Amino acid sequence: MCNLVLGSQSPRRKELLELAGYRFVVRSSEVEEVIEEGMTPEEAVLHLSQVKSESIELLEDEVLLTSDTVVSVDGRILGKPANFSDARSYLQQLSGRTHEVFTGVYLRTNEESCTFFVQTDVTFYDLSDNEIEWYLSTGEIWDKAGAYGIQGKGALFVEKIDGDYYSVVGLPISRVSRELRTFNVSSG
Ligand SMILES: Cc1cn([C@H]2C[C@H](O)[C@@H](COP(=O)(O)OP(=O)(O)OP(=O)(O)O)O2)c(=O)[nH]c1=O
Repeated sequence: MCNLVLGSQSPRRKELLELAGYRFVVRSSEVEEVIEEGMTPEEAVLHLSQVKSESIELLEDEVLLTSDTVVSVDGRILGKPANFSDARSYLQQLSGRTHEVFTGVYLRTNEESCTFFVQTDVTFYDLSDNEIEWYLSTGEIWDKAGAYGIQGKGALFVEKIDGDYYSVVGLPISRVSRELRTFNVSSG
């Protein structure tokens, strides 16, 4: 049996692991999340998950889980908005369209690693300017890829979703649990 370490500051990732019954400790470090020019969203989430992983030290019997989520529309990658103007632009780009949410996961011990990503397609209704301005005032836009939270008032924009809801929230928990078994980690 290995001890699980969550390398994340995201309250959602912690909650999802707890809901699934895992016992774990949180150990995270600040890394600068840089997406290089020309990277696909898949490459970006795998790369950032690995960068986060490599910034954290592990003991012999530990398994580290790190993850990254981005939104992609028309091949453009939307990360977290830096300001209201970014957030407004992101929501305008998502309005009335289908976008993809990619979550990458990196699992490793000091000896071995495993990485994968999960794609979920989310379709938004048309958003009016008033709706967008209202959403900007809710405070939900910060710290979320694409400037919305499907688990909050952002749910009101979603016409349909194809894929894993939990992956959109930040962690594809069912796939994660299957991969964790290969590292001898199971939920309680
Ligand atoms: C699209 C979407 C994203 N998100 C969140 C999930 C991620 O936490 C966040 C994207 O930022 P990330 O960089 O993936 O994660 P983080 O900075 O929150 O945490 P850490 O790097 O320490 O693990 O956006 C939602 O909560 N709801 C949503 O609907």
